[in-house]
Amino acid sequence: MEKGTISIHTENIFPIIKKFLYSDHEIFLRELISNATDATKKIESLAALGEYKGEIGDTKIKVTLNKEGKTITISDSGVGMTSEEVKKYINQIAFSGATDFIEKYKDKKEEVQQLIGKFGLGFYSAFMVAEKVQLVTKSWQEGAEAVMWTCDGSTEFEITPSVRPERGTDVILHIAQDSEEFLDKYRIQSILEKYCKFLPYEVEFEGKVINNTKPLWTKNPADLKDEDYLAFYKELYPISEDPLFWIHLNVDYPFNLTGILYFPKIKQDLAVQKNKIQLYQKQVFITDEVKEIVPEFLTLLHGVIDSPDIPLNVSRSFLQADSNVKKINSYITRKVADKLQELFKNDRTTYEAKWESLDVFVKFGMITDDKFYEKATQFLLLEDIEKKRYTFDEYKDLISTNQKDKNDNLVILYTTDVEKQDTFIQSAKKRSYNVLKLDGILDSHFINTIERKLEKTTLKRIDSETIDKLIDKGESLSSALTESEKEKIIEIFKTASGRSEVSVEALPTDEFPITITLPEFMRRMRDMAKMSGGMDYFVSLPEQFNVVINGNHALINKILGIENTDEQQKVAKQLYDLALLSQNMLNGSSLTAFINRSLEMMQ
Ligand SMILES: Nc1ncnc2c1ncn2[C@@H]1O[C@H](COP(=O)(O)OP(=O)(O)OP(=O)(O)O)[C@@H](O)[C@H]1O
Repeated sequence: MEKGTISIHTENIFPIIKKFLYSDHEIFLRELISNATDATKKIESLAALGEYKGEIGDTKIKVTLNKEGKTITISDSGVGMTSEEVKKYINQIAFSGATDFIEKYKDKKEEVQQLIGKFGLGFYSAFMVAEKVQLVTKSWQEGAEAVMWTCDGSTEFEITPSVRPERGTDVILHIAQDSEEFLDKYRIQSILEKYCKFLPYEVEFEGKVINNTKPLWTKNPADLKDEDYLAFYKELYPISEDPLFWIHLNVDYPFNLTGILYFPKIKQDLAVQKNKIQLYQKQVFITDEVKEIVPEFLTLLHGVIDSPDIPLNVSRSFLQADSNVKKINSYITRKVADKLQELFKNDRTTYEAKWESLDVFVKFGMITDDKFYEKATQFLLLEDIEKKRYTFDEYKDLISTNQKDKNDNLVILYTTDVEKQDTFIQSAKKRSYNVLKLDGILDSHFINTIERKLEKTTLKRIDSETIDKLIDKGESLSSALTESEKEKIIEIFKTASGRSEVSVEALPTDEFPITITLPEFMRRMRDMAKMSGGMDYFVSLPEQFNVVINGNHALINKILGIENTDEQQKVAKQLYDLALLSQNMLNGSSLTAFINRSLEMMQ
């Protein structure tokens, strides 16, 4: 028997391990099974190199629970360790890994919490749940003797000769009193299913193999059919609807990454969609929080990414700056864009049928990622109120003759609510203007993005100005009113509306006598503020609107002719209320007054 002291600087590391890893004790199992996997891979490599000449035999990794004895054992048939190796790898290497971790993060509890679950402490994470750990191991090397290493969580260890018929390692965890929850078989089962579902070697628990050792992403895309991808999607997300399509990722250089990304049917509630991508490293589940690893818009996708080249033992900000992560990001972004482009080019009808679900995704990408924007201009679809869809180029062609203003700027008209803004839509139709429907949750951001990107193009909501000002072609109609009549009518309507922003324009006679317009800029600021929060100033502003009088409308002329001031105000108020009504802005006591006045006028 040999006794010794583990040489470390920290007096007693275990209480610290426990304290720091408080939130995620369950990863001990992942760490130990990963070690078992590595040891199994090593024996296979040695055999392939011809160094190991014996049989590989059964490579199953077994997890055994002994509730009465309060132990959990993880057994593998990997390379095993000689007594010298135990001293080197377990006492020195494994320990220094744990010590480094604690040293690095002891003052940064929050950061540690974020990293937990992604970064393990390797072998020593066993002490998060065990009061004593035994390791019985026999090396693959000829003539090697089995040894047992025991450590009770202090800095002292013991190595004694032991018996183990075959090469490999058993790690026996004597579960501590405060961790007895891990003696529950359902708990172990669910931890295994979470982390080891796709491990490359069979993992057996309670007599059953719990994993699929050859998950779809490790296979050759050429050998796979649509059914395979759909079945794998169901395996990942049993309760989700079928995805729209998918991309199989496979790259070796300059980084290693495999995976399958699925495009789900996107609902309007974005928050629920996120965090469905699972990150694996060599088929071991790491996390489903991939925010820092893939561009934000891609978190709307589902599926699996497996890459050993994503560093996990760094903080979030470092992760985003990491050159591999950057390359991975642009690779995935490019692949996603290429896939959409290909679908659009090859089968536009099918693509359009899926557009409703793709809309949010593509726009999210365009808003947040410049590179994606460039590519997406080829396959983004704009939908008009007749439900016809156009690419950017098609749309530009469509409106280029009729919707240019006097400065040669293209004006794109849009509605956010076909029902409510119908009056304005009808006016636009009379001019044969096309109106886009931009009523999605991201559209207010999207509008700002495309306006910034497109040259000599502005977007205006259909009710932001009167029709001839929306697209100002510099051809004004002659006014039926004299200057003094104009002033008079403005005064009448200022009194009737109680507002100061009243103006007269010479509009066609068949346009409404009064129009309420909501200036584009202020409305956009309010919309954005509501969406993103934080810009309380804009949310708190009263709704800004302008009252525009159509000086050419017969009723306006009629009002000027009414001699009785009360009578004149009554008609003016009625017209103003009708304008409010058409903008859905008439409510409360004003609405009641309007109804009463209408009834009275009908008698
Ligand atoms: N089941 C095992 N069979 C053979 N060797 C093992 C086994 N478990 C651990 N080891 C040895 O002990 C070393 C230290 O293990 P530990 O898990 O602490 O670190 P690691 O696996 O090298 O890195 P990581 O921090 O990524 O887990 C391993 O590198 C390996 O050589």
